[in-house]
Amino acid sequence: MKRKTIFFIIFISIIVNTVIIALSNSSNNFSNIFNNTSKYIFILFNIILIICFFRINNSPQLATVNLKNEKNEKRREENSSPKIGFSDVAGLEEVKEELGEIIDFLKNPEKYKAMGAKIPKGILLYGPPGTGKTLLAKAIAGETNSKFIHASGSEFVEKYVGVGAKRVRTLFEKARKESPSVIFIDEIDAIGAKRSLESNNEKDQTLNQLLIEMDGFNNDQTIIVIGATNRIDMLDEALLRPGRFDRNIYIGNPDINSRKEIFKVHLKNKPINPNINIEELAKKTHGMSGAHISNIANEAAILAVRKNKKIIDKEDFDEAIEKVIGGLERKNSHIIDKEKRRVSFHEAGHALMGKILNTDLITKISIIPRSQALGYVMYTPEEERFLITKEELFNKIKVMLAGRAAEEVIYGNISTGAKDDLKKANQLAFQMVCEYGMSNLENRFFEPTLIKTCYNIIDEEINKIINSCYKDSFEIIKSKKDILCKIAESLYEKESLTGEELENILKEHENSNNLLVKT
Ligand SMILES: Nc1ncnc2c1ncn2[C@@H]1O[C@H](COP(=O)(O)OP(=O)(O)OP(=O)(O)O)[C@@H](O)[C@H]1O
Ligand SMILES: [Zn+2]
Repeated sequence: MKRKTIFFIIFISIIVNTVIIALSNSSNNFSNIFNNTSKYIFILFNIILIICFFRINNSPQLATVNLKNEKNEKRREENSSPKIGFSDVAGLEEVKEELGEIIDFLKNPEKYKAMGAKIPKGILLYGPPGTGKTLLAKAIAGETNSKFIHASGSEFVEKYVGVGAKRVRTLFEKARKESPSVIFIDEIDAIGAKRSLESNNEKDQTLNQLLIEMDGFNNDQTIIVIGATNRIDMLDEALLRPGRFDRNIYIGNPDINSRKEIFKVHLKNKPINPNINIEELAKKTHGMSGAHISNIANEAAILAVRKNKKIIDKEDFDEAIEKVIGGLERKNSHIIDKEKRRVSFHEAGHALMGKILNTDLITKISIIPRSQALGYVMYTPEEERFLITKEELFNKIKVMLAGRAAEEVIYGNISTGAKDDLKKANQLAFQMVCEYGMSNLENRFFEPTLIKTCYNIIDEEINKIINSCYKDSFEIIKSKKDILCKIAESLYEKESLTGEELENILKEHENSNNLLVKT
């Protein structure tokens, strides 16, 4: 029964009870005539009342209220000084160093006040999701025994003018009361986005209030505001002015060493097989964020439990990595056989070209659909690279386009399966033209404003790069059609090949060719 209905019945019961009591008290006649009947009605409605009270106590809506309380409880816990320190944040050494002064200020504010030194008020952490921005903010509060006050930008986005601004005021009041404190505003772009010409009263008021609050607090208050965003380019410049968020720190995806450290943090309390090589895990998770790694560690543990094991093995990690890379397997998806064949050729094309041009090391090729992709090739770069040559970038684009080239070589037509490859290849070509000076325009760098005005010549250069790479890719694949077919056949049968299996197919093919030459 709905909560509203229960309340309605209670309401009616109380009214009937009251009327009966009132009537039986006020008129003797009434009490004489209806005495007996009213007694029963009185009892009946009281029973209904009791049942309703009982129902309401067990109603799911009430459980929601309890849940809400639980959430508030959690929030309250979060809003106290967290038990997280810098040792829980793996890697990010330079960032930690950069934050040293802020930590010192929060720990010894008097020292700075005595010198009349201006203290940074706001730090903006920006970069891709899951890289530890929230974790870092918590660690700052933890290291300095400050209150951690967490808010999300979206909480301030409201329909009614003034509500968001009021929430900002309340947030800062709380921080002042509980100082020393760290205010953390996640998704700050939700309130701090560039103001457009079209005025949005509510949004403008909220952002203005945030600016006022940040300008308002001074050295007497030991408060640091940390904002986090994935989109620094969206923020209103007013927010980045001195005295507001004037320290911007980029938090990128971790490099191989940091990934190793992050794995160590997340495997600390997990029983893992001693033969597991963390360095290898780090190698296999190239390009992933800390959140992905924490996810992998957890997923591997869950898989081990599911198999009733006492320790987590390498195979659990491998499975977890694959899961995280491609999203969950679409278990019940049946791609029709014709498509499966085409995907086999497409992925074989990528793998073969990767081998021929010797780009990144291939660890796996698969045609088992995962999230949006119908197949994939997994690579491991042999070492962390910071510099890539022009030739290597060209080769990367050729490998990206080789899936489509293989389809064209085999079927004489192309499909929609290369959408993601095209996107990546075009993005890389764009960078080569506009950022790396690797096109016919030579050593040029294009600022965003210049990109708009020079759009046509840039576009022409991107076109040239993509077209010449595709042509090369197509010719190479065409000349190696027989081995492409061998890889695709094997892939079609087994649905996935390891790097080693691919290597064996290539070697076998080479040997049989040599034999043919000899005979
Ligand atoms: N450097 C790191 N060391 C240890 N764990 C990390 C690190 N980076 C991320 N993690 C793990 O990933 C989880 C998510 O990270 P966090 O929420 O801090 O990311 P974020 O950058 O704030 O992401 P978003 O932008 O999506 O809010 C953390 O709780 C932690 O488990
Ligand atoms: Zn592809």
